[in-house]
Amino acid sequence: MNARASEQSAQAELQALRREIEGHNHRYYVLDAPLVSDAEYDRLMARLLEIEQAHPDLVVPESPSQRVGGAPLAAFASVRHAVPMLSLGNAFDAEDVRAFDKRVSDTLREAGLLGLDEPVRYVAEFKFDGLAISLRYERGRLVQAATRGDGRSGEDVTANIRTLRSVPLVLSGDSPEVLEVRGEVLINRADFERLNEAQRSRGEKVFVNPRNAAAGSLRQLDPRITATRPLRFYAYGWGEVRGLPGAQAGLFGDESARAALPRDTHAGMLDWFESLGLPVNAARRVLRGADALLGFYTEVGARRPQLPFDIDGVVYKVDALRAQEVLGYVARAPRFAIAHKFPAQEETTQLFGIEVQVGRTGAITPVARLKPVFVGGVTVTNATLHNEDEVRRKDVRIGDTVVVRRAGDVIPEVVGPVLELRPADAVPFVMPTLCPVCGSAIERPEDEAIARCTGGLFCAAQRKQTLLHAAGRKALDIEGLGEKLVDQLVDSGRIKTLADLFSLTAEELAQYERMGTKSAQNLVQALEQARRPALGRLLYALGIRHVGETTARDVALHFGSMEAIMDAGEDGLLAVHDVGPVVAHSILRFFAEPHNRDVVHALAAAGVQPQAPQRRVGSLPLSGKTLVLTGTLPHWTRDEATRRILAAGGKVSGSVSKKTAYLVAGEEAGSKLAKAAELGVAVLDENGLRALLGVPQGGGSEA
Ligand SMILES: NC(=O)c1ccc[n+]([C@@H]2O[C@H](COP(=O)([O-])OP(=O)(O)OC[C@H]3O[C@@H](n4cnc5c(N)ncnc54)[C@H](O)[C@@H]3O)[C@@H](O)[C@H]2O)c1
Ligand SMILES: [Zn+2]
Repeated sequence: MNARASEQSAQAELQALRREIEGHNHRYYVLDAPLVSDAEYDRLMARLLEIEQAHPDLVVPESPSQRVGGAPLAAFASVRHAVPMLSLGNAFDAEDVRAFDKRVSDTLREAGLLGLDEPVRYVAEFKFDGLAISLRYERGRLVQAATRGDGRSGEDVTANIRTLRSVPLVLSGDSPEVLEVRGEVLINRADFERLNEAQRSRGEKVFVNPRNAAAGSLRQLDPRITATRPLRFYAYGWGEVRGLPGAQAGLFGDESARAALPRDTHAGMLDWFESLGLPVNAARRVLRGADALLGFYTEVGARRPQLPFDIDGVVYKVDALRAQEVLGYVARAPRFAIAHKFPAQEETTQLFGIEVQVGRTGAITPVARLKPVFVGGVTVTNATLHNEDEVRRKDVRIGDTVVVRRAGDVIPEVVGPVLELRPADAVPFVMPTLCPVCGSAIERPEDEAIARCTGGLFCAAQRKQTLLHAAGRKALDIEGLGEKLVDQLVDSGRIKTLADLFSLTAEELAQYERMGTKSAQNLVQALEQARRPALGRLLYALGIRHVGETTARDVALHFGSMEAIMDAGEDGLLAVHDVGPVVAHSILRFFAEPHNRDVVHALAAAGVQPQAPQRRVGSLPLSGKTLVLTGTLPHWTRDEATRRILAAGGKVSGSVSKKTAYLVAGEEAGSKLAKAAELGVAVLDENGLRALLGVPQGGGSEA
């Protein structure tokens, strides 16, 4: 392609992209009703920037790359910002962050503000996923609140902001004549769920995510509605500041905006805000150099799923205000700050179908079949919808475009449909009346959320799940007995109960699909080992409802033999530590069924001999794992943490390497965090360590 043709096709693509992005901007900023995920939007924007970088002459001031947000809604009075409200540049990986740090260092060295080997000092903060707001205080009183709008003018939402309890109407202490505080309005995830629940029950619009709910709640024409919404506010910056009380006032004349400020660092300004009674999030930290920033990113990333609100990244800001001034601005963002984004937790995709799965106890679970989508670091193809009510509540229909969320290690979830994209022929889910596996009736007791197949062990699906449960690690731990083999063994009629497993021979097993002689032999060996299970494990393996592994162990410890458990009456069972009426009745009901007693007898006949419990069985939670400690933990001393790790079978080492299982990081953690980030070593805080050790969480609140 010649230069002219290439320019023309770039122009065409640019125009299409700009139109598309503008459409999304309008839906997101003005209507609070986005059609695509943020990740999808970011991809469009990245493509736009790529083309504009290759063809700088095609960049126009109207391009979304040069502008902030969307036009303010005409229904609100318009407010012109004394100092524009900008956006932030983005970093998506460590390389972007290092490049940012290099740009900053180079500029500051050139300006003589940074020594040769001196690292730049930054403040790292959360990047709150809410909406930006500017609060104008005059002589300490809140006089105006405005949204960001297009950055120059925003919407007057003063009456709405006044309903937020976290926004002080009057500042404490000596406040300047004018102080414009900038920060984020957001909504906690739990509050968001409750809000949506209430909206749904009233048949009103539900929000796709907390950011949206926060924006929609704040930008209400009737402030009484805003007052009912649990909005929160955190300050992280400022606009105009004028007329300081006391001696500083006028000290610097009008020489620069910075000189009028009471502090000369960003961190100092935030501390000052706090002293005025403004909410500033405690997670901010002063750090030096790119490594420390990356360590912060990893650490916050690990905490992200546990935070009460959504953050979509962290923000790094040059701390010294003099340095900020020297670095200055580009069209839509400062050069002295950057947002380091986390991988997207939400994506949109197509819902192909809703199938039902039959569980071990017959529970029927609707499962969403999705067009494969990469979210939260994995490709998701299906997601549980839990039960019939959940499908109704979320109002997802086959054919819908849905929002899929995966936060941390939590299983992927279908958040809800994008209603605007619902096709006319979308099909609502109908719970089948017959089990798709065995044809038995599906019943749902009046007062229960779960529908069940009534087929019991007649139902192949339930039989398979029972076997897989029994083979599991916490039960008989029969390695090599996987889903595929269980399917064949049950479908061929060879295995009807758990006891039948123990008559399998290697020659016979080798006949099954995908079973070599070697794996057949291994499986028979695993079965051989499973003939001497701890009593608690065997009890757990039977799959009695409400009897988890801990309960099974307690019951085994109490009675000492299977016969004693089978013959125990209600009072006997209730005497067991931690066993209540629900568990007791479930055990009684199980052994009242002759076919269940038959299985236990058949197991004995097949040579399965449970071992009476001695005290404390099972391996230690950290055996074979090496941990590294760094920084100061909130409650435990280094010695205390070390002692507990050793007691749990773990090792403690002084340096992070590929062999490190976890880095436990506290306050003021340093270079080890960066090292962990580089090597992909998981980072925990004290509560994370406590969770591993099975110790209750320490006091003190997050964020
Ligand atoms: N899904 C969609 O259709 C759609 C449309 C438009 C925008 N978006 C989303 O919005 C982003 C772009 O929006 P943007 O221009 O507001 O940029 P941005 O949200 O990436 O960054 C700037 C904003 O970050 C916020 N912020 C949070 N914590 C902060 C802190 N500690 N310090 C400073 N600022 C902080 C402020 O509100 C600021 O305005 C996109 O990357 C995308 O995620 C989505
Ligand atoms: Zn069935």
